[in-house]
Amino acid sequence: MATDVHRPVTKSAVHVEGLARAFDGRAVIDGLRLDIAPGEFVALLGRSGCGKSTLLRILAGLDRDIQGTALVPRRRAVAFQAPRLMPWKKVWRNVLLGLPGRPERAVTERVLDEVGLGHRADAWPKTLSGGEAQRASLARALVREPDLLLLDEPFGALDALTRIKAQRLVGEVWQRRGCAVLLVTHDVEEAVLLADRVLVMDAGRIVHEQRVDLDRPRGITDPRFAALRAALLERLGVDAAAEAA
Ligand SMILES: Nc1ncnc2c1ncn2[C@@H]1O[C@H](COP(=O)(O)OP(=O)(O)OP(=O)(O)O)[C@@H](O)[C@H]1O
Repeated sequence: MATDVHRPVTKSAVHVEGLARAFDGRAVIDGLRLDIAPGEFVALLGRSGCGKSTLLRILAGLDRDIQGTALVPRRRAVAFQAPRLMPWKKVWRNVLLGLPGRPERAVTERVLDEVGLGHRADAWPKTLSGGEAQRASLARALVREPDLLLLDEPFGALDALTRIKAQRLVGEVWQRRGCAVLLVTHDVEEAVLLADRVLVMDAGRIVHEQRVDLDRPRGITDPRFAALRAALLERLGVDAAAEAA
C-alpha cells in the first residue's frame, strides 16, 4: 500500500503530499503536505505528540511504513536531541560512523573544525560536555555533505548559554553551506531566530505557516521579532502576555 518514494528532487528539497502514518490503527501523520525549497531553513513547532518526530524520521528514511509521497534528496542527514555517540569510539570515528566505503580520518578534520571541535578529535565521548557532544553529532551529520539537514530538537537538552552558542553555530553552518534545514523545536524564539519559515503542526498536519522576513542576524529586542513570537505563541495556544508575566 505504501508509496514511499525517496529520490533526488531538484525544484524542492522536500516534497511531501498526502502523507499518512498510523501506529496501531491511530493516525499520527494525516494527509500532510509540505514543501521545502533548496537552501530554505524551516522550523517546525507543535504541541507534544502531534507527530513532529514521526515526520522527521520519515524524511530521514528511518520509517518507510507510510502512505503518500515523500520526496527528499539522497544526501540528507539527521541529528537528534540525544547525540547518540558510540562510547567505545573516539570522536573522529563517531563522525565517520555509517559513511559508505572506508573513509579516512582526514575527512573528519574540516568538519570538526567547522563545529569548533577540531581539538577534541581524539577524545572519548564520555569526556565531552553536552554542548561538545551535540557538536560532534552535528559534525557527523555535516560530514555527509547533506542537501537536507534534519534536526530534531538538537538544543533541547543544553543549558541556556550553550544553547545560544549552538543555535548560532547552526545558523552559520546553514549560511555557509546553503543546505535546506528542517528544525523541530519546542522553542518559539529559536524558530523565529533561525528560520525563513515557521510551521505549526497539529494532529498530523501543518496547520499554520509563518514567513520570517527579518534580516539576519536577528535580535529578540526587535519589536517585529516580538510580534512574530507572540503571534506564533497564540497559534500554539499560549498566552504570550501571561507567559511573560
Ligand atoms: N513507534 C511507535 N509506536 C507507537 N506509537 C508511536 C511510535 N512513534 C510515535 N508514536 C506515537 O505517535 C505520536 C506522535 O509522536 P511524535 O514523537 O512524532 O510526536 P512529537 O510531536 O515529536 O512529540 P514531542 O514534541 O513530545 O517529541 C505519539 O502519540 C507517539 O506516542
